[in-house]
Amino acid sequence: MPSTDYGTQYRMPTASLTYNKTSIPSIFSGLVEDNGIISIEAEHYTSFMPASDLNYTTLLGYYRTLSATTVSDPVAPIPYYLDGLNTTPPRPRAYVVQIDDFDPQRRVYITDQPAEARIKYPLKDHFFGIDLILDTIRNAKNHRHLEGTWHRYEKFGNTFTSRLINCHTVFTIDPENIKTILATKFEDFKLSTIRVDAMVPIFGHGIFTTDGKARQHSRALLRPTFAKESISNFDTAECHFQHLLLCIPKNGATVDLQELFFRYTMDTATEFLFGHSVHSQTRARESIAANAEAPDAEFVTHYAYTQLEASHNVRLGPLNKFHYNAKANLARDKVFAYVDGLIDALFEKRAATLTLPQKEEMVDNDTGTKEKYIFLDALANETSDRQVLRDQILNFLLAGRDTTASLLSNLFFELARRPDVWAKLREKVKALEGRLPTYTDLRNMKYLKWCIDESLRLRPVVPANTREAIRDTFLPRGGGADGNAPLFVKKGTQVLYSVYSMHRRRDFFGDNSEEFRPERWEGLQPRWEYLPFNGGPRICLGQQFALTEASFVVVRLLQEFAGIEARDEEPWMELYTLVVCSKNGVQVGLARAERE
Ligand code: HEM
Repeated sequence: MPSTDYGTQYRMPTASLTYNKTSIPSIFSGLVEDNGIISIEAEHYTSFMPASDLNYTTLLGYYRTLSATTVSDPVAPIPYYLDGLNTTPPRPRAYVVQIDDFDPQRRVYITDQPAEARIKYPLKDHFFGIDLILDTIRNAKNHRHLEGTWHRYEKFGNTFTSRLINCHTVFTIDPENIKTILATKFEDFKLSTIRVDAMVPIFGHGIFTTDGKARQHSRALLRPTFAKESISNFDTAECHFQHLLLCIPKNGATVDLQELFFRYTMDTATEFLFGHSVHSQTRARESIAANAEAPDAEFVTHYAYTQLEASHNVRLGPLNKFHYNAKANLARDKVFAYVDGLIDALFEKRAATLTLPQKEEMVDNDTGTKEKYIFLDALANETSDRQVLRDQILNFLLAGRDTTASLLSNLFFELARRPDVWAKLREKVKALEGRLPTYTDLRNMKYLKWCIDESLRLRPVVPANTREAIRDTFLPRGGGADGNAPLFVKKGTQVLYSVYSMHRRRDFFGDNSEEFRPERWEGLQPRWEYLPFNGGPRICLGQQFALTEASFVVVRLLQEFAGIEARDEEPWMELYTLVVCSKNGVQVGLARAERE
């Protein structure tokens, strides 16, 4: 078959189309002109999709280039719905599609391949999908939600559909589909209503709960935070790392590194956000929960509880409406009060001094002297709206704290079981000759980067995500007889994508995709099939920040400890809240290094 022939089911290019009720053309195409423009005129431009489980018949038109990447600005499909027999005939239409990298050898098609999913999850309860929900709950209870999801994809393919309570849902681990919702057709999707309803009461209207202009505004406010200067100073990181070291037994006794990492990132994040750390590490070490600074300790406890509640609410989905938790509301109010107190203090200080934010002198390891960055100060230069400040602070804490801690935990779970990888990493770190790493050092450590990439592949910290269609639209794959035709996505449909499962696809990562093998990254340059930080306009803003912070901690631990040993025989099991880490923590023994 010549390379330009895309298979028999898409043959039959014809110049124009006529529509009549008895012979609905199955495939038609327009003339492709030399300049790469395809014009399609159709008296009725529509194509036909048989009655589906959406319970109505849809007439719609859409384009399809079989290379799928060549259309620059897809013409949005304009659906018509048949309402019983009373149908308003569609108006005549003309399409013009500009092909970017036009190749006269390549045929472009307009197709009406049935846009139903190739595979539907075989629900017993077709109305609410209760059996799928029960299966999900069972897996979650056994801490095997992610594994269960992966096995479902193995069984039903990379894209399938189902119902979840009242929502028509598409499940996908096809990178083309994920790219479509996150980038190519970003405007056709929003955050899922379920997530927003679950999170707004706790996190307000910040970057994780808004779309459109509000989100763009948040992003613009937050972006300056990630300038290289603010992420390349490790004074704060080292100061808190010293506290972490104090929590590790000198005699090699067992310690849960996961717990230490969560405290560490709480301390660094609060210092970064407020210019004032909550010192959770010191508190834990000295058991000083009830002292004069108790509000800090309280904040940590209440904050943890609100996070847990948010994840619980997301899991409940549409049932969240019927859920009420007074304790969570109280915790939320305490968290608000704590952050509001810091905001008030900042404004009082500003009013008293009538100066711009106070800066402390710090030394950048790479570039020399500069000012200490305090997020709240910087943000207060942009807005004095207290509600906005609080919402942004809470969203930022959510983004930055548990994510990096979970990455470190998941990585150390593996390192503790792989003395060969630990030894190799230590060899690389020896080049520093015992001095603290700089930003440039960290960026140049290729093997360390592979280890982090591999950890994020095998156990992505944000393992799944959802978007909701805000208009009738299409995904490029999952429909038709072979699952390669476009898939119609009705307005209101939830699209769930499992990064965890996609990262295990053997066609992308090999037969050993379930193993931790940093060496696989030699020469590997995945695109949308590797997505720990999301992609498109909502790509993680803190990616470099997180990778730098995590690298710093790994290098410092490698410098301080010659050996690491797992003290827990159990395999990794998930603890899945808003992020995912290890249910049993990371129980290890660490052997001190001789000064090198
Ligand atoms: C290993 C660490 C991290 C991982 C795996 C991670 C992953 C992600 C993912 C998957 C998203 C997309 C969420 C969605 O669209 O639903 C996201 C968004 C975001 N992340 Fe991260 N993140 C990490 C660390 C951080 C850190 C440390 C910060 C800040 C200090 C941060 C700030 C953000 C922000 C602000 C967004 C929202 C972007 C937007 O919606 O426009 N992240 N992150």
